[in-house]
Amino acid sequence: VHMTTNSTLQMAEFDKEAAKNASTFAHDGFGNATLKRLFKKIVNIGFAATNDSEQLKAISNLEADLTGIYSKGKVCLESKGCLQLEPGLTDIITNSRSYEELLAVWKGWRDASGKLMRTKYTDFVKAMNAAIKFSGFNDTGEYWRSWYETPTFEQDVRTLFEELEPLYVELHAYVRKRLKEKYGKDMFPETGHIPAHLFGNMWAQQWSNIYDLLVPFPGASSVDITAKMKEQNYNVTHMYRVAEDFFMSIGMEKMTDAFWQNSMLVKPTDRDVVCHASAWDFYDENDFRIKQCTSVTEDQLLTVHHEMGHIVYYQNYKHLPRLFRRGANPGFHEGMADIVSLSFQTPEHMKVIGLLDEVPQDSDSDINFLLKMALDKVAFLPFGYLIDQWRWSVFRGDTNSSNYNQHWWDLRCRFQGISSPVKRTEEDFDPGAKYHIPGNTPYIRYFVSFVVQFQWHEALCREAGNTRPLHRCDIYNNTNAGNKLREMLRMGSSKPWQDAMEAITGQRTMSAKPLVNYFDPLLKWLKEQNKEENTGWSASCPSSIPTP
Ligand SMILES: O=C(CCC(O)(O)[C@H](Cc1ccccc1)NC(=O)c1ccccc1)N[C@@H](Cc1c[nH]c2ccccc12)C(=O)O
Ligand SMILES: [Zn+2]
Repeated sequence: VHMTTNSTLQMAEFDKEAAKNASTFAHDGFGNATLKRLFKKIVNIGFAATNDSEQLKAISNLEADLTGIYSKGKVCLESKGCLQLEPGLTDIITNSRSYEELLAVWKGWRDASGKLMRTKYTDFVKAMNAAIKFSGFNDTGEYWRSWYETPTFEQDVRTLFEELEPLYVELHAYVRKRLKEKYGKDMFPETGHIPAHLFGNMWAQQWSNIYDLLVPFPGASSVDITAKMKEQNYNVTHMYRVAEDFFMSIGMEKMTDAFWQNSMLVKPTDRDVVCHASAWDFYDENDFRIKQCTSVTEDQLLTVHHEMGHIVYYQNYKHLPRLFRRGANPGFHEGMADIVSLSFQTPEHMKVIGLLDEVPQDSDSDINFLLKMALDKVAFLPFGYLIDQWRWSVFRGDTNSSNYNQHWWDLRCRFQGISSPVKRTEEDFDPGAKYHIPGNTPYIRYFVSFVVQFQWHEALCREAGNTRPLHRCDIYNNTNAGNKLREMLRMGSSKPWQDAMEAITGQRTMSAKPLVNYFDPLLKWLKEQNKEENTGWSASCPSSIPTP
């Protein structure tokens, strides 16, 4: 979406023209709900409503500048030369078990990315907030939340988070205990927080890369997909074929020829690109593309399924008027991106595709598997929740340049129970070290996705006649499940998301229950493990930082 400025202005002119024409109709009084909805989308043009093109130029140029800083960022280490985020820094964060090396990469990346963005980000927020007023919103956050068509949306997600927090607290306590064994407990603050650079992920958002430090039953079976992929000489194209095969097995169409011709599936060597993965719809019912600096790892195989899930959504609503070719809400698009990975990662499925020799049936292996899933799906929840808590408060003006980083770490300490391994000041701008902030991509969609994907998994597994526990259900090859999913996908954004949710699950609300039920066997085990632990952490960040 990093169009040149004048194409941004041209698009805005077109949107304004179309909105003006549509406003000559009394569309609020239309009888036909679909036509009424279509007109509402024609007149609801967001930032383009502004009469000051300087604001639009600023928004477009600042976003390009900010993502430019992010894609060019590099850290030079005496041992390994100068590395960019993907693949170099990510490989170290994933595989290093040296406290100091992890710290150098963690701090280095923040110095090379977020720290350089603070002033531009302040101007960016100002320009967006000024422009969005012309569409009748108080601030950009209110506009972004309007896509969920739910007046109580902010409260709903807080309630969901509170329902899920007890499960996260138990996982956090177990991981903290095991990491203290690995790195020594004097590297951990008294307050109960875990240093943010030890999770195998640059943002501590998903923890499955340190599964090897956390295995509940080392003797029982557990799956190391990356090793198996390398053993079987997986290459990038094969990863995409494996994902395509899954979607086709539940009755979805294959990827188009245009997809294979036009996608960027590996990092180019001749220029800097935004490597953060994305999926694109060119709205011609044929040209769909993934842009991903793909490498051969388990994480990346999941991201391949994620991006292709977006493409499958595009393919299933390509018959609709273009303004309805969106997710029922942004969380639905992300949920569709992730839904097959709940089946794909099961030991059952790993055996089907030859990445696991035997399907274990013992309860120890079950706990091993559930912990690995929790390290991605449960660990993520506070992170998915807090990003837009920070951003909404910035758009509202409750947080500004004088306390950006203070509020960021307040949220990280309070919700994730993690703390910075080095002193942070307002010279730093740690939110900018996460793609979605310079990329201006809203984030609450991923929190919504991680809730609804379990509601859908439960419903699709029931549709598929699954009799196994939910966490062992694999909808591969099941076209009944695929047809149920397609019913929802084909609606695009032509109906409110509550109708789409009802099409799959029969319910009209988000619910944390399927996620909690999925992890119930693990929760019992974690509580047992944590009997001697003081679970939880202090709401505010530690005042002193243990130094190596
Ligand atoms: O950001 C992404 C994947 C990128 C995306 O597919 O969500 C991409 C983000 C983006 C949006 C706009 C411009 C550029 C990038 N979203 C899309 O491609 C997309 C497609 C259709 C509709 C809306 C967005 N994942 C999140 C978290 C996440 C959710 N599920 C995961 C599974 C595995 C690993 C990470 C995640 C992250 O990395 O923090
Ligand atoms: Zn996505």
